[in-house]
Amino acid sequence: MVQALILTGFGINCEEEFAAAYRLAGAEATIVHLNQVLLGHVSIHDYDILNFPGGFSFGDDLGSGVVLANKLRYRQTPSGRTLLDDIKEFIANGKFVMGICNGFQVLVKLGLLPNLSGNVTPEVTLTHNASGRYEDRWVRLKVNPNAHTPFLKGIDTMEVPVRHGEGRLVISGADTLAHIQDKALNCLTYIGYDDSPTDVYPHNPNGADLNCAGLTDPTGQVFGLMPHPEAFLSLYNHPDWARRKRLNRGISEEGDGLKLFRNIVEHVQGQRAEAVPQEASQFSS
Ligand SMILES: NC(=O)CC[C@H](N)C(=O)O
Repeated sequence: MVQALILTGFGINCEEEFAAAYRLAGAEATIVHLNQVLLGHVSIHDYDILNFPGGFSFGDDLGSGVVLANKLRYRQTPSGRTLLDDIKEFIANGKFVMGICNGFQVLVKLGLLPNLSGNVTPEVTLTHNASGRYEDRWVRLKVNPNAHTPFLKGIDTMEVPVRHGEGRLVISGADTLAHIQDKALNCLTYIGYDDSPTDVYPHNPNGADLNCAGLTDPTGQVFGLMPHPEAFLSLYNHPDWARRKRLNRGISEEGDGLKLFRNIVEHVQGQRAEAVPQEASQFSS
């Protein structure tokens, strides 16, 4: 079975929803306190997908995600390495990392997203919403058709909730902006009712540059987004479900967010299926 490791602790609070998403998508999801990993009791290398959920890690002190990112970068594990060293190796081994909301903030503050340079240094930031307040609302997203990540395969648009105070992506520097666009790392965009990208509030709930709701790294293995796909797994999560069902009796009972988890689980299953014949042929030769 595909193994998803979901980190929790220190104010993270969306780990159960994250796990539910993976379970519905057919993976085995294990929720582990970050300390278990930092103390060397759990190894990320035993898993296929490493996940950073939403929440308020360290109370958003110093800026959302900053303290957790620093813990990953600087705190030594018993092996004498940092967890970031392990995460880099994990990615180099072809595995996947996903961050939602506070988890996305962690990946950005750490420099794993967008990671244009490959040096894992922060290149963009996520900061206070342009509205100056916490935003808790449903938004519509469009997938960048040139985005190169298995997480978003076959998805065009989706509707998902946001709930954040610091979701505004700021990209300073024309070069960084151009590189992100050239490589289509701005994989998710807030859209209006007409399906076109918009900076108009509240369709764009935070004033993000490029109207960007999510990023990938150049490998497509690291993916993060501000909205919460794990909060729309069933039609009944949507505030308008009753009307939708009345108007369309045949409507799918799956929420838009589930596809994203199915995508990555199926991708890992596909990789395994490809790897097996090779291994088998090694043994036979
Ligand atoms: N839902 C979340 O993960 C919130 C992230 C962060 N605490 C913020 O308010 O921006």
